[in-house]
Amino acid sequence: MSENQNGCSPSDCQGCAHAGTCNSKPQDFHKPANAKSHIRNVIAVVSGKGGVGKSMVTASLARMMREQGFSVGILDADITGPSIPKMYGIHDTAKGSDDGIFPEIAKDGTKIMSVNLLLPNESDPVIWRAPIITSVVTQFWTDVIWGDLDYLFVDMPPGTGDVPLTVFQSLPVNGAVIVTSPQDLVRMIVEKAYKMVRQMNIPVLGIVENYSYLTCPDCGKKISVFGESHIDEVAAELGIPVLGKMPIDPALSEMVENEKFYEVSNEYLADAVNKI
Ligand SMILES: Nc1ncnc2c1ncn2[C@@H]1O[C@H](COP(=O)(O)OP(=O)(O)OP(=O)(O)O)[C@@H](O)[C@H]1O
Repeated sequence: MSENQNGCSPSDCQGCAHAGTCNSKPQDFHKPANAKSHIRNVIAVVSGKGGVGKSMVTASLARMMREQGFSVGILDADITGPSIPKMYGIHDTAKGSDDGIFPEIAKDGTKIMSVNLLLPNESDPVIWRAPIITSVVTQFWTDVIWGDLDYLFVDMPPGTGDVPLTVFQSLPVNGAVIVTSPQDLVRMIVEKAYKMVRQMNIPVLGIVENYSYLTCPDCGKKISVFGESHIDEVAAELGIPVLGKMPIDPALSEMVENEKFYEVSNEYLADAVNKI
């Protein structure tokens, strides 16, 4: 079942003679950005299930855009599992003014907002009901002073729940990137994410496959740790491009562990920057 802005499924209106005049037609739920934010592109990074490396891909795309000279921000919408600030070595608490809340600025100039910047202690768990969580994510758009940005990447929580729905309804999302990993269920999981994005009338920019393979450090052979990839077939069936295939790369996880993601240049996603 899909939910439209008015609670109907989009197909309910199709073919109805009264669709144009009916007062149940979809409403515009978009919220205005903070008056001091000027954001040209909002890109959502989604996955059908957890643990596929969505934050890694979000931050990698942000880094690639930074390297191209664009001004970039990351809105960490993964409220119960925030990981972006730590990747960039950010442990400060966000500051505010009468105009709103300032994002923290990483060493490479990337602007970051995450619930971890608002908690008294970053290891405190977020044990909030869904309406609170979604209103915090909305405030990351309405109350954060992002300034002038070419790209704002939104790191979504996994799945197709409340937060992705809120982001797609409330923010002017230009397109979504789907992240997945090679596994038997990939077709079904990617399709769920794809259908959600499409039902919200957002373009799907492409798919990134993470954990595609591991290169043996001794012989250089590529090992398909999670099974053979089917991502090219799935992408062709859905008519969307594959933006990149990322191996399990200890050098990448080391940069995360060392909180130095601001130095990463993720060449596995080099082509992606031209397609988003
Ligand atoms: N290609 C990769 N090579 C090496 N390590 C990786 C790779 N992708 C992700 N990781 C590591 O795997 C862990 C999980 O990645 P990440 O936090 O990006 O997952 P996620 O999909 O955002 O998680 P969740 O769905 O639970 O929010 C992190 O420690 C990250 O550094």
